[in-house]
Amino acid sequence: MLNDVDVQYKNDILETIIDSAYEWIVVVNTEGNIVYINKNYCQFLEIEQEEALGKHVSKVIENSRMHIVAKSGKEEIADLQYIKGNYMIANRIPIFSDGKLIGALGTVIFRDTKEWNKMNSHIKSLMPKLQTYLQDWEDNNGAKYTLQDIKSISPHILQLKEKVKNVASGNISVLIRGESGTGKELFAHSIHHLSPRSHHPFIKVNCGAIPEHLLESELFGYEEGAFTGAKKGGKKGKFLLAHGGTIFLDEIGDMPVNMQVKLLRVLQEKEVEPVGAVKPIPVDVRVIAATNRPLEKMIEEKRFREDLFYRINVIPFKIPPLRERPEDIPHLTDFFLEKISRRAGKRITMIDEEVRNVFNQHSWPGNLRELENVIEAAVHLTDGERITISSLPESLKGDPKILIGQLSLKEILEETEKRIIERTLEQFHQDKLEAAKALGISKSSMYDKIKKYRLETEELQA
Ligand SMILES: Nc1ncnc2c1ncn2[C@@H]1O[C@H](COP(=O)(O)OP(=O)(O)OP(=O)(O)O)[C@@H](O)[C@H]1O
Repeated sequence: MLNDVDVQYKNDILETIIDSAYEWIVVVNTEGNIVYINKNYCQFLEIEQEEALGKHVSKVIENSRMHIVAKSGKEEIADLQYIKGNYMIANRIPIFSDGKLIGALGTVIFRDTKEWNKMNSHIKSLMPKLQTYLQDWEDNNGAKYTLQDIKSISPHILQLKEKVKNVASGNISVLIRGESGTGKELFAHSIHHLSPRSHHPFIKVNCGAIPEHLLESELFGYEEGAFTGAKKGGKKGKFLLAHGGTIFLDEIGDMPVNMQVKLLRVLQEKEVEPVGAVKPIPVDVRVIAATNRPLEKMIEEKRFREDLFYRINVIPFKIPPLRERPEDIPHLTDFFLEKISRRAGKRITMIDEEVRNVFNQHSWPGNLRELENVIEAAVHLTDGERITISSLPESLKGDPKILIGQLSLKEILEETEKRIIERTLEQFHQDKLEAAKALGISKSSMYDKIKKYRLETEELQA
């Protein structure tokens, strides 16, 4: 039996070892509160050890998942974590006592920035590779989005989310329609995720992106020797890969008519015939299809099979474009800003009212994907904590339509004139004479306008 002095002695030794350990170490309880964090980690985080203790780990460590591991009991080894503008590698291990989960131990395998930088550049060069593998894995092995990932306050979208809950459990085909970038893929993932098939694969096929002559073998596979260039051992098609799970046929409106006939046969017979095979193979797959094409019109023009349409359109989902749910624009702007700036390791928390007005007026032909991309670009162009109009892409800034309703005609004309003068000067590297010539105005008129719109740059003033 150890006496109190021995215990204290042992604790002191352990604490010294851990405090000066190579790794950064943190321990949380099941609530996610920090019960231990070593000095090296605190130094890196620029926080006093005493201050960190007892705090929820998410308040102290950026992007931490320690509280999740302390709840789930599932270890996460060598996970990439983004802290203070860099990736690092973290291990998170659940701690059990008497078989009961009592918390989690997290370690980060870097100690000083020099070493970290060396490793970081190595990792950065590996990242694109890793991302490709991850993408492939996710594409082939499961739904990466759930209903929680579909952010919206639009009653229409909220209704669709309810509909997902109602239809997910069945085996019936779903047809999701909506413009590009409205979230069709997100809905497809969510349906699979909530279905009893969620432990089986979710396989996506972009019917529009695969050349016509390859589509059949891509979907149904082929036997060895089926054609010249066929791989040894043949190839499993996407339908067989999705066996037990869900196949997501994206851009189904782009599928050639002869393939539509073959697809219909598979859906009816529930068996596939790989190219060159002598007999069909039974397959159990749920189909979710998506398109932004006008299928009814295509049926009239004989470009889409009516029988296939009825086979896949058992449960229709129509996702409205962003311009028809304006209430979602500010909501999603905040969501994307938070997500993207966290990922970029920046703390951008504010958006100018002027920017919000531009967003509200824009028609968002690319829907949520366009909004996400605009915010991504703005986050990367912003140095401070606030997104201003100058961080927006030209295509958004330059549209005078966005000013309608906010300014009078005179003001809109002046604003447009100002922007044109500004851009012409930029184009001619601030050469007033050339800019005036290009716009067909006199040099003195150009001077007046530069003065009126306060466009003098240091170069111009010189
Ligand atoms: N409601 C939403 N909440 C959060 N992000 C969303 C939402 N809808 C779409 N997104 C994001 O917008 C982007 C486009 O979504 P998605 O790929 O699902 O659209 P899509 O309709 O399938 O587009 P396409 O027809 O071009 O394939 C994705 O990055 C997705 O994460």
